[in-house]
Amino acid sequence: MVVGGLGEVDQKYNGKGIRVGIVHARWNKKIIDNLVLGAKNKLLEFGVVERDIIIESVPGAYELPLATVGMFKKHNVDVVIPIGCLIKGSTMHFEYICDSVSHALMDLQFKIGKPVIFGVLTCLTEEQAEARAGLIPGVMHNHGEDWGACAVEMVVKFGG
Ligand SMILES: O=c1[nH]c(NC[C@H](O)[C@H](O)[C@H](O)CO)c([N+](=O)[O-])c(=O)[nH]1
Repeated sequence: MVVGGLGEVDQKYNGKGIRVGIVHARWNKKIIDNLVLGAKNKLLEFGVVERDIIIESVPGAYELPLATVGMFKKHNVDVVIPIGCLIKGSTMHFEYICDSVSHALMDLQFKIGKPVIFGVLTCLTEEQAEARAGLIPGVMHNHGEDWGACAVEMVVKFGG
């Protein structure tokens, strides 16, 4: 039994032959790096081979939707995991980026017909983000692992 995040992955799906794109923002590097590592390690655990995991970075979460399109076009992947970390500041900037990026990533799936995993943390504090990146021992877990498992399951079950 492989336990994912809130939901449980009821089995370890076979990721052999699946090509996965990970595109990550560069804001909040410590958190992002651990999320990416968690996703990558879970993909490898599920049998995705290293050469089929393509990783690119962009300046920030706002760039993730367009970069996701680029990953599908340029790297011929079966699924993309956009990874970002938005932390609430003193202005409305956070809300606007969270709202626009989440809607854009959701809509992309229907336009492209392939899975786009929602790997963007939208946190009110840095501590919330650290906990969800598995950086606080004993508090929550690395959500990147959930996203890796989700990516394989979605391609196995619904991939073209
Ligand atoms: O990835 C992030 N980008 C952020 N801003 C940059 C934005 O994503 C774009 O890169 C920038 O606006 C240029 O388009 C963030 N904040 O502003 O707080 C943030 O917390 N996380």
